[in-house]
Amino acid sequence: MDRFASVIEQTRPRDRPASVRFDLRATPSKGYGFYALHAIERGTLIIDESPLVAVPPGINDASYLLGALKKLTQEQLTTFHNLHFDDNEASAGEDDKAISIFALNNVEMGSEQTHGRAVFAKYSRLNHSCLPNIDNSYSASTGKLTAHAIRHIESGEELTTSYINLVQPAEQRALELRQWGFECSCSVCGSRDVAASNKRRQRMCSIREAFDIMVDHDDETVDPDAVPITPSERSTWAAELAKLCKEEGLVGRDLEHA
Ligand SMILES: C[S@@+](CC[C@H](N)C(=O)[O-])C[C@H]1O[C@@H](n2cnc3c(N)ncnc32)[C@H](O)[C@@H]1O
Repeated sequence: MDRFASVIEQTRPRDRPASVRFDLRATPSKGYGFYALHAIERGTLIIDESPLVAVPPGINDASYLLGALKKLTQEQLTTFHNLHFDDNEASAGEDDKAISIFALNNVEMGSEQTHGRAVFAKYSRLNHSCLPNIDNSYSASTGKLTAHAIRHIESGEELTTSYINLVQPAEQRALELRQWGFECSCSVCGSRDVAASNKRRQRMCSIREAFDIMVDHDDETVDPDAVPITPSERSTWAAELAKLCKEEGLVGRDLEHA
């Protein structure tokens, strides 16, 4: 079985939450990606899976990962080795390739990496977008990562998530994504309207930063650098932020950063 056919085999419908269908295809510029086979309503559960391999918080030692891989079944190991890897590592030894696969495909489990990082058979196939249609949530009690549609997804649309904080201007997003080893070719970064989007995100950042140094007029614990703000000023700025988020189409977790 070639690499592509074997990947398709691993993502057969029986492994997915009932009734949501998507398939893995080559994208024009991002390697493989998942595409919806029908329209998906906002809020729909799309992926529900346990990690293939997980590394607990604070462990940076490659030997932990290599030891964990030894405990996988042959089928799981094949799934892991079929994930995206850096072409420069193609001729590297087995261990270096495994480390590169983990580095390029790992996902934070819980915010602030409370539960470490893991690689997933399906979720790790999602490409990044600066206007994603999927967000995830990790449950420590079930040990599973779930991914839901955060807006309506059209049939044929690519399923995408975000790897970074999106409330940042394009240059800062590009800088962060470069650490993941790629130049973003998502619909926002590749669009003719990138300048308008950038202006909105810059303004969102400025408002967020301003909120960070502001305190209520009647706050007793006054920080000398803090700028006093009245409740009416606060709500004017919050309304502007909400309007900018709506114009940008940013929903879900990104609102936390706004
Ligand atoms: C976690 S993998 C995602 C799935 C991968 N495309 C595959 O073929 O399995 C991350 C890699 O996908 C590519 N990628 C993801 N999002 C991208 C984007 N917005 N623009 C360009 N490349 C992207 C980059 O090569 C990145 O290192």
